Amino acid sequence: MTSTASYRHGTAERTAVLLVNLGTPDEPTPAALRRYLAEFLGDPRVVEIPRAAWLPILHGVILRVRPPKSAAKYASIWTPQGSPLAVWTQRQAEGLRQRLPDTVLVRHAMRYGNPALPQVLDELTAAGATRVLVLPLYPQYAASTTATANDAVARWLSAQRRQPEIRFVNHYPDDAGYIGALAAQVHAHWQQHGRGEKLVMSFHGVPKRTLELGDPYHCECHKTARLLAQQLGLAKDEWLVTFQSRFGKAEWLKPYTEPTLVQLARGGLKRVDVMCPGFPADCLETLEEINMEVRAAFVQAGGREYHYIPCLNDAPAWLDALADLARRHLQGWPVDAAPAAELARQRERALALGAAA
Ligand SMILES: C=CC1=C(C)c2cc3[nH]c(cc4nc(cc5[nH]c(cc1n2)c(C)c5CCC(=O)O)C(CCC(=O)O)=C4C)c(C)c3C=C
Ligand SMILES: [Fe+2]
Ligand SMILES: [Fe+2]
Repeated sequence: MTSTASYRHGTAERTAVLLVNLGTPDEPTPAALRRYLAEFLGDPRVVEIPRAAWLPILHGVILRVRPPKSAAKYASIWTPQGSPLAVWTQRQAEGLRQRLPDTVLVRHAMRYGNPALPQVLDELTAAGATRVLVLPLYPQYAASTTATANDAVARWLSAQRRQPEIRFVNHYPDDAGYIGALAAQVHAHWQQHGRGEKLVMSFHGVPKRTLELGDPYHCECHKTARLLAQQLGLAKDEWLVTFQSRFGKAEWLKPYTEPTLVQLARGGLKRVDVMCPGFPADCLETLEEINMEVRAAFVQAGGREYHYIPCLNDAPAWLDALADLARRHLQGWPVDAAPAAELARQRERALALGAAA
């Protein structure tokens, strides 16, 4: 159980930031999709149906039918570097690393698939991390995303002899840097392509029942949207919130994205801007569902111009916001010594260069 990686003596302190995202299949193939979906949809935080009823459906039906269909969708958005979600998450970790003192270790991990969360935590402690800030790439808290990531960290902790100190960032739907980065993304798009009649902010859905059970996700999506609309100076009839990516037969948060856009097109709306503020990185659900499927439905219903505004990805304003958020949560942990150490290293480098010249 307990890995040898945690066998370590000494009293030196080292701080780490761990970005956590959902995860994605390793390849756009049915076999890789089966592995990924088995882990994802087998998580009781994601599908809250009693195990005895759900597992036969998952293994008997879903994991037979869905993998080839999902694999084809993934194939349509796959890049030479891999799955967009994996590529962007890695770049976000690099951007964060550049912005924090170099005494702070920065890594990313996935809740499902690779790089697997327990392995990355093993590697971090092996590298000397004694304090870990867990920063999920989910600005809005949901039990099906944030809580299950935290659970996975807690499970890993339960197997450690010497546990690092841990802090969890719970949510940041109203973070000024995040909202500002979203606004900058919209302005950049408007500058290049002009402006639509409406801005649709589409968030990933969750079952409606989770709202009744006390999940703050719905509220937090609306909060983000309201603050963004405010910052953009939009009037009430110039923006709306929708929920996408419904899974299964139960009722999910409404209004649903695709039927809403179809209705708007039928009602005479010609040009719409669509963005996904709850996804810090473009992924299957934005690039395929929103930018391909929903676009096609809008155009088929008579809409003329459908503009998809990309996610934050590696936008500098977003990476700055992420670094600010991390710094605020790191307060009181010993990273303060770092700038001095950094300066000393720079001086050494400069001297070495001078000596070489
Ligand atoms: C805010 C983020 C997300 C929430 C909340 C969320 C809930 C949720 N998702 C499913 C089922 C699926 N989601 C899938 C993909 C997917 N979901 C998110 C984010 C949230 N999900 C992302 C970023 C992605 C894309 C991953 C990628 O590789 O690009 C999929 C897999 C794809 C498919 O086969 O359609 C499923 C399935 C449920 C059931 C749920 C809440 C209960
Ligand atoms: Fe999802
Ligand atoms: Fe989807």
